[in-house]
Amino acid sequence: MAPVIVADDVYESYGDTVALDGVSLAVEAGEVFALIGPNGAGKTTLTRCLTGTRTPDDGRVSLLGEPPGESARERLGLLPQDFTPPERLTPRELVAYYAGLYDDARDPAALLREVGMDPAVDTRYESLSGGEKRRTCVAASLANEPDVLFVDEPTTGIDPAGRRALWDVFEALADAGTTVFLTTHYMAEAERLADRVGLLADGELVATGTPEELVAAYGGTQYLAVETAADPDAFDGIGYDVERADGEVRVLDVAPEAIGDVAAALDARGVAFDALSWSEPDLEDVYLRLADDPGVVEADEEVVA
Ligand SMILES: Nc1ncnc2c1ncn2[C@@H]1O[C@H](COP(=O)(O)OP(=O)(O)OP(=O)(O)O)[C@@H](O)[C@H]1O
Repeated sequence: MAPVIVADDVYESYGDTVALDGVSLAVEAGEVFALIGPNGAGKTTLTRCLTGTRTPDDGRVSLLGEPPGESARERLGLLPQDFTPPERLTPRELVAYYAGLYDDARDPAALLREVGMDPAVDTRYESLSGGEKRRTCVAASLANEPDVLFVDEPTTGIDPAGRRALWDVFEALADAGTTVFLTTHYMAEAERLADRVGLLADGELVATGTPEELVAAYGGTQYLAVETAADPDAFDGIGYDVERADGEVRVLDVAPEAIGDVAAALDARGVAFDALSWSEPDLEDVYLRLADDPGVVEADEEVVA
């Protein structure tokens, strides 16, 4: 089957500002694709190009096999980053309004329940908290039960419990076969929801892969952090490389079951420490490494496909 979302060597600028510098990606039907990257990397611009809100300067985009803008609107859901609905309507009225635009629509009350808006469905939008506003907007974007859903930072401003409730909503959609294109600054969100993650930096897609592939390729090693005033030289001979970072000494590549041995080795050397904590790399480490120095990928000549 042809990919549902395609960008092929896409370039887009705002005046002298190059926002997208040759981006190519393809998202398959039923896939959840998360786009991550620093502020200003071009995520919203790419979402706009893929949904037909902007026409790229160069390159090809397609959505459901057609140029964006020509695809059946019944099949698309879109939650832009800066979506601001009429302020004087209540969530119940707003979602009912969007549902009313389609022949086949979800029950607004059920949608509002799913996103956790039960108590505030009759409060005017202008009086809702930031998180409640965002949840209402998520519900509105789902009114037509879309086949393809674009959500640009859907959980920004939502408290941790509410964020998890929305993750459940997106997960259920994905399980039901909805293709989801998500941009987010929350690495836990990308790690939990995405089949594949793309990291955009300075308008270029630096790396793409499953969260596991990216962590394995760019996340670095697991390590034991030792809170100590001792010099890294004091760790000589323990059988592991060490480095000092963020006020701690990190013993690299320590497996969890070897923590006791390392602690005993430190004791034997008279290295005093206040605490030990073990860490394994995650998507945040990948983000911090690649966003800070996208050249790492080129240098390694290793882009996860
Ligand atoms: N309407 C606009 N006019 C001029 N420049 C713009 C406009 N929109 C975006 N830009 C610029 O294009 C670049 C990419 O912006 P974009 O909003 O796509 O990034 P982003 O990755 O979505 O950022 P954020 O994470 O902050 O939402 C930035 O340098 C931004 O300043």
